[in-house]
Amino acid sequence: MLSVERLSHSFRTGEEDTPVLHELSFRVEHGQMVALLGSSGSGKSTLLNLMAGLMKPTRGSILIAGQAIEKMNENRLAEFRRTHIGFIFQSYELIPHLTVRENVELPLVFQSVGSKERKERAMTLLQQVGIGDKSELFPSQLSGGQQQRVSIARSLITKPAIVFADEPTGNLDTKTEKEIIDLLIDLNQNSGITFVIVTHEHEVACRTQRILQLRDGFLIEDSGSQEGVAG
Ligand SMILES: Nc1ncnc2c1ncn2[C@@H]1O[C@H](COP(=O)(O)OP(=O)(O)OP(=O)(O)O)[C@@H](O)[C@H]1O
Repeated sequence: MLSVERLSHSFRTGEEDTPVLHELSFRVEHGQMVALLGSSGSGKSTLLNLMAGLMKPTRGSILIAGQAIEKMNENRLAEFRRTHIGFIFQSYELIPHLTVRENVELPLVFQSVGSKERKERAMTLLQQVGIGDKSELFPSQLSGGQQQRVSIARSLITKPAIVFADEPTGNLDTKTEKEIIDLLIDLNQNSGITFVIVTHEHEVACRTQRILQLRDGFLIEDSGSQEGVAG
């Protein structure tokens, strides 16, 4: 499903190259739910941006559904992202002047799916994430947890191969955090959605099947690996 192979990345600052990720290798299988855990500055966002095809790595390869994304040109990559990758953001990133249902439908508009099918698929997902009765409200009329449910429904509407969640509970209180993680676990276990969840919170990471831990750009622990992590 996702294969990261000897991935390294450096940022150019002035005359110098600053390495931030060092030869990372791991695989995420279809249907897994993985936490990418690390403290601030460990390289989580950089790794997520690379896996999502938002940046090109300095070295190494990222395969999603068998396709090396670092080799794709911009147009192909944009199309691949739209059809194969779902995103959930810490700050939800909903469009304020669209209703909840229209927000969820939006990725399908870009795929030229007809309005009847868009509506049906959005309503099915909104019911699945527990806010079917909120479909005609605007995001500002919802709580943070409810807005994150909208964003989760939107991430799933294109039936992506993998969903990346960037600190999905970072803006939520503890009770709502638990409810959102419960929902992601439910979607993983009952709908087979593959999730990679970036978090700096141990409590969130501990609820997933597998933890990949980053420190200073090195993968220092892989709780799902039989062989452990070298170095
Ligand atoms: N565009 C950039 N140019 C130069 N250095 C960068 C750039 N982006 C990130 N870095 C550096 O790369 C390292 C990893 O940053 P990154 O944002 O990936 O960490 P993180 O684990 O996501 O942190 P946080 O949890 O605070 O978001 C840091 O030392 C950071 O200063």
